Amino acid sequence: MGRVGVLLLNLGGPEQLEDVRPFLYNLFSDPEIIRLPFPWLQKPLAWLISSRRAKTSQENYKKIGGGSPLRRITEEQAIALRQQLEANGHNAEVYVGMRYWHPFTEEAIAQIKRDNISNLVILPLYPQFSISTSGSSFRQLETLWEQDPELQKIDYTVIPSWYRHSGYLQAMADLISRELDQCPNPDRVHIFFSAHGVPQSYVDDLGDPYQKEIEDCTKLIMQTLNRPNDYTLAYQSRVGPIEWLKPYTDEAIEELAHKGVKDLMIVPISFVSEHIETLEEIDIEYREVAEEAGIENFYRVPALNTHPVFINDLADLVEEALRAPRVNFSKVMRPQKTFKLYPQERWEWGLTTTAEVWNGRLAMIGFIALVAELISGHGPLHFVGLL
Ligand SMILES: C=CC1=C(C)c2cc3[nH]c(cc4nc(cc5[nH]c(cc1n2)c(C)c5CCC(=O)O)C(CCC(=O)O)=C4C)c(C)c3C=C
Ligand SMILES: [Fe+2]
Ligand SMILES: [Fe+2]
Repeated sequence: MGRVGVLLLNLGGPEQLEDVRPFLYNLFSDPEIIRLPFPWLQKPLAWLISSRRAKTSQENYKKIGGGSPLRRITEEQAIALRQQLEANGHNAEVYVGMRYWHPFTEEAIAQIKRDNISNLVILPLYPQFSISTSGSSFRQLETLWEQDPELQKIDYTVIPSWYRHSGYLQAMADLISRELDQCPNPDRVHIFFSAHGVPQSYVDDLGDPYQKEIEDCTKLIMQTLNRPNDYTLAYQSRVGPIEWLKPYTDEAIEELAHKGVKDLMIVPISFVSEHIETLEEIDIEYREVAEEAGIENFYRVPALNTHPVFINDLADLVEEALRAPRVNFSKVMRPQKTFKLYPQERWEWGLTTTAEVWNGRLAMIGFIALVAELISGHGPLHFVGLL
């Protein structure tokens, strides 16, 4: 085997407040995050949404110190993984490729080429697969591969999801156990798994396996934990007016409080590092919701970060992937069915009612974008030099 590399994929996060708007623009420019029938609409809409959301989002990042810790933690995980692989007798370089902020996936790929890596393991830092996360990164990599004959020489393999792996489950159970052992009445604590949500239509119309994998994952963690506590699974961080996976975390917390639960322990489940949605959304917003609803003791299990059992497990995953038959991009899941724009509407071609509604909406969006660009002096038309 030639030079081995591991590419860790993650979402990325703004490192300072000025990064928030361009970060959001990158995120909403991704067709796996907002699915539209016309590609030309993606960038103007991304610009509009990111401009509107930037201020609120910046306020949230201010509350956690002015930026996301995601880059620092992911780079620490990469170093720890390289050391663990070395301790196991494997000399491998570990790279970080973020989808929406630095270090971008393209930067990691350029370095992989410079380092003459010949065997590459592609490992998303999302334990469960979603079209909107690992799927989006795989799609981007597939495009890079198609365009670059040099990349096509690399013998690569992809790990689509890995939440069933025993080391991950043990590390999660260990973190929960440690937290429970510090509570005065551990058995009375209600364990509350909070996963990042996705729009319901991703599961119903695109066949995203995310919800099933999350449900499976919580059951496996509870089995590994082997404690008598009651538990709940709910979904956080919804964006926009459409329906997302239910139950929603805030509503589920209130419901439990109304049923008399007094001790609640939140376990973030779809992400392996601390980030805005653990540090701000759970620690600040949901704590407030819980306390107002009557929860007396609110606990939160930390994210895995560089937990040694977890890092050891990542090393196992890499070693197994190198021994196993290769998994290429065409074998990993992609949207199966035609997509719905809104839960009530199915797209049809021709002069249908849906088309007329959309013509109106698109004209309105285009008009608003143009006015906003003329007022602000920034936008896609300035970007391409038309204004
Ligand atoms: C498994 C985790 C995640 C899924 C699934 C996911 C889907 C998803 N997210 C958005 C919109 C936003 N996500 C934002 C930040 C963000 N998302 C995740 C993880 C998942 N997203 C993380 C780890 C982060 C935070 C990174 C950090 O800075 O620490 C944001 C920006 C923050 C904000 O303004 O709230 C948005 C917006 C959609 C629409 C989506 C599925 C379609
Ligand atoms: Fe997100
Ligand atoms: Fe969020």
